[in-house]
Amino acid sequence: MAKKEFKAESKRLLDLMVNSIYTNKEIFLRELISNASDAIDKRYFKASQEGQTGLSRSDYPIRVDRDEDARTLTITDCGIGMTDSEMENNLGIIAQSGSFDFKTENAKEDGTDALDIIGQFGVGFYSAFMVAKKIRVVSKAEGSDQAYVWESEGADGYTIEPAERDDVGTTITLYLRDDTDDDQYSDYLKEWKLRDLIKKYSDYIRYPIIMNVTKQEPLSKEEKEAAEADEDGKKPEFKTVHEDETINSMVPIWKRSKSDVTTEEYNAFYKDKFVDWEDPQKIISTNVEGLLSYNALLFIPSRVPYNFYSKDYKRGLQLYSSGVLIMDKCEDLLPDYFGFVRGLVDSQDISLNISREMLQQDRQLKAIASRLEKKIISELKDMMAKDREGYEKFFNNFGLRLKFGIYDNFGANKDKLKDLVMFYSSTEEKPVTFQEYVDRMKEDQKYIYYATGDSIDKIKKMPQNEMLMDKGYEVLFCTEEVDEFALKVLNAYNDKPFKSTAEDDLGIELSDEEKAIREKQSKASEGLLNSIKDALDGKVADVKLSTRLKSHPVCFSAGEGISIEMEKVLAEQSKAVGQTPTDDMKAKKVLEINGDHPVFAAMRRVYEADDKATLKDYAELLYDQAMLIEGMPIDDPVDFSNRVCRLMK
Ligand SMILES: Nc1ncnc2c1ncn2[C@@H]1O[C@H](COP(=O)(O)OP(=O)(O)OP(=O)(O)O)[C@@H](O)[C@H]1O
Repeated sequence: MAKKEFKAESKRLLDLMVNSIYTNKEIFLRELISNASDAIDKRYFKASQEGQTGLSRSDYPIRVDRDEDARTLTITDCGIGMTDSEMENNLGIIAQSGSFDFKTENAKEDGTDALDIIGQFGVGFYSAFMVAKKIRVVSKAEGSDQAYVWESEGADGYTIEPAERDDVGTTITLYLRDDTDDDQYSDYLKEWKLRDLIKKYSDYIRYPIIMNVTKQEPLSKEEKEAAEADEDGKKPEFKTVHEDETINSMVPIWKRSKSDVTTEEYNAFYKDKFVDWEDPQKIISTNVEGLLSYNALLFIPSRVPYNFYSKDYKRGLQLYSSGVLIMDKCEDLLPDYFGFVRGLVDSQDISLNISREMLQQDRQLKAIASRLEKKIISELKDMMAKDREGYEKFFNNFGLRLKFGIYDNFGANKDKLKDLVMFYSSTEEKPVTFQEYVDRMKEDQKYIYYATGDSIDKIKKMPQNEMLMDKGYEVLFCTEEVDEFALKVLNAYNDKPFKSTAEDDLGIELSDEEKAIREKQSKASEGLLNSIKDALDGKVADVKLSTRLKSHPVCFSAGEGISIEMEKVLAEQSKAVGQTPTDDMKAKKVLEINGDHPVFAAMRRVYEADDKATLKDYAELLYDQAMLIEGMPIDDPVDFSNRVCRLMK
């Protein structure tokens, strides 16, 4: 049976091309300028192959001209041009890419590309129909004497006829559509708009993109004398001039050799491109060659973007392919916890989809992202080692994000991040790393101790930490909500488990003498402690004599699992979603009482006098004090006040 070829309904296909592929009409200019750049590339490539040297890229400009009255926009290049049959093939057959063919035909012997052509799908040209009701292409191919004109109003087809044109190259004229309520096509005739679009998408096209622009220039002395004065007798200071200007930067800063670019240039680029008024804290420039080649230029801002910790903040790097902007914020290039990094990646090796708005497969992207992540980590470690002050500043800005990174995804990334986080140390009185803590640990110390609280000052005053600090143990202060959750996910650092100073068992061996005293005290107080527990009627899991309190009468500790600080955070989170915390979201509170405190002696007297009512008052008061020390609301403030009054009488 004879095989038949597929046919396409060309009108419908063109309609699909124009209306369904792109989400953004403005990209038509990017496509036409990229085509012009490809055409010049081909001519430049041929010329250099034929041994014509001494040519410079600046000899091959691309012009963008606008005529507001005629509503036309014209893009002119001095590229390789098209013959009538090339016009037929390339502009008459959808998805036929002369550029792709040229690239394939001229590939190097090893199959790699000899030239960096942008076009590959054979559809970009038609995007111009999104804004134009008619397109006219006049072109003269290199080596041909005859020029041709291709004209089309879209779906109805096209014509090709001989035309006049002196030089080799192509001129594309767009007759813009009429404005509608939704689309102001006239904007594409405005100088500011065209300048914006060229800067945004085509800034790094290698050839000068020239536009005739309007400028205000100061008048010379002679011109001022000759000028007419206005009604108030004032002479003008400026005159309007029209002149050609190269709009694009051409050579991207990241393609220049690092040694040729000054820090000031990088800083200026960062501030301009990523809209910041401060220089970045760190610049990371990397150029990778090999199976997957790319350039990346990354910046760590000096301050936290105003919306960084809100949902509105969009992370991501700009993604360029062959100098053309593909995506403004490519999220996949950065993990969440490095979302503060700004910058861009330029790679020829990523597979684009037909609209050039997305990537076809993310294998290459994933590979780039993983290498960038490693690079960022090593640069941060380097900063920590060589510029501690700088690192502390960085950590103050973005450390919270890193701690979230440890906690997120059930700790999937904790090992990458654990050496980048710091906590304030009780002994050093500044932020320290886990490694530094472990290096300083006492010989018999089994745990890395941490204390939680709202602020450093508050933690310093917390009764729970008294004994540890007194004995010279280093304690890490956790002042952010996420801190303890991150430590719980980490569980241990270098085999040293983390332990909260609020846990009832601190794992510190008491001396024999201390043990004997405690045991004696406990025995003697058993009845009293039980009565206090009964008086509290199930509010605490246990009441015991404390081994950690020195000057304070009372505090809470908790068994393993949910700590009191975590209970607070979970309660807040439940409240935010209108739920009441369940029992498993609460800490098992232990009321610890200082057996050496006069308050305990007072309780003993009441207990021995069998004054149950006063003992209950005292027990409830101690409980409420412990709640207040933790920064938690007391159950019944009126009851509390009445008890204090009874005591004062
Ligand atoms: N200014 C130009 N000068 C010379 N040839 C051109 C020009 N513009 C387009 N062409 C030819 O027309 C072909 C089709 O262009 P089109 O923009 O539709 O696709 P493409 O650039 O090949 O691929 P892509 O869809 O990836 O942009 C090009 O491959 C090229 O051969």
